[in-house]
Amino acid sequence: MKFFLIIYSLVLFVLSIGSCMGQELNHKTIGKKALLQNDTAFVNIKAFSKDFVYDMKYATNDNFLKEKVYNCGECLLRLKTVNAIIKANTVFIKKGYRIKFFDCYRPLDIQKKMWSIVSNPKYVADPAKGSIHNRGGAVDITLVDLEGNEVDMGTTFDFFGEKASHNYMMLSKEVIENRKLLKKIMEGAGFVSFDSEWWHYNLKTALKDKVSNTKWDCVE
Ligand SMILES: C[C@@H](N)C(=O)N[C@H](C)C(=O)O
Ligand SMILES: [Zn+2]
Repeated sequence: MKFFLIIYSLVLFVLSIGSCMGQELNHKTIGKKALLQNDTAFVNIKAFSKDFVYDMKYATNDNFLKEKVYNCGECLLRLKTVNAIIKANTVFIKKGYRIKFFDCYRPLDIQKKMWSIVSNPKYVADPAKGSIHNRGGAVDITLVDLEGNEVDMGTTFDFFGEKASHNYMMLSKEVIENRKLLKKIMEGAGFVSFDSEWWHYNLKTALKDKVSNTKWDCVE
């Protein structure tokens, strides 16, 4: 009897792995099951943590494209990116903040659309090379306090100008400290900052991952 139970469990385990395979970015199947796969699987971060805040700008008209280019505001990332950002958020929570997402994984077609509007690699990655967003390894984020108020980072998200740069210092002490805090904790969790945009962070190990153009399913 014990022998049959072990065989039955093994069969169930193998089937559950199979059901995750080949269904990248399917909202109904990705989630904790993806833990069975390697850490480059695309997953929906909501299946792993409830401690983030979302303002997915490209799922609204409130962005530099002046167009809603995502069907819904899901935040998909590779599992290793999710693990790293959860690590960073845990540190922020202890300090009285939480991460708010503006963008996560971005299909290559959307990158091309962005590049056709802003063809400047300081602000939009060239789709010929592919952005780390297209690889599921980049996040556009800010910090909010425990009441959900955004901390002052000196510019709005996607402000394409010198003032958004980490090197720009003609800002209040508070703004400089806020940017520094974001950078320090993100770097400690395995991300690298991007000089011209205070909100953009790349997972260090993401450059070797493949660019994707897959769109995700939206839940009604
Ligand atoms: C468009 C902006 N939010 C952004 O993510 N820019 C970087 C450089 C990118 O496109 O990878
Ligand atoms: Zn970005």
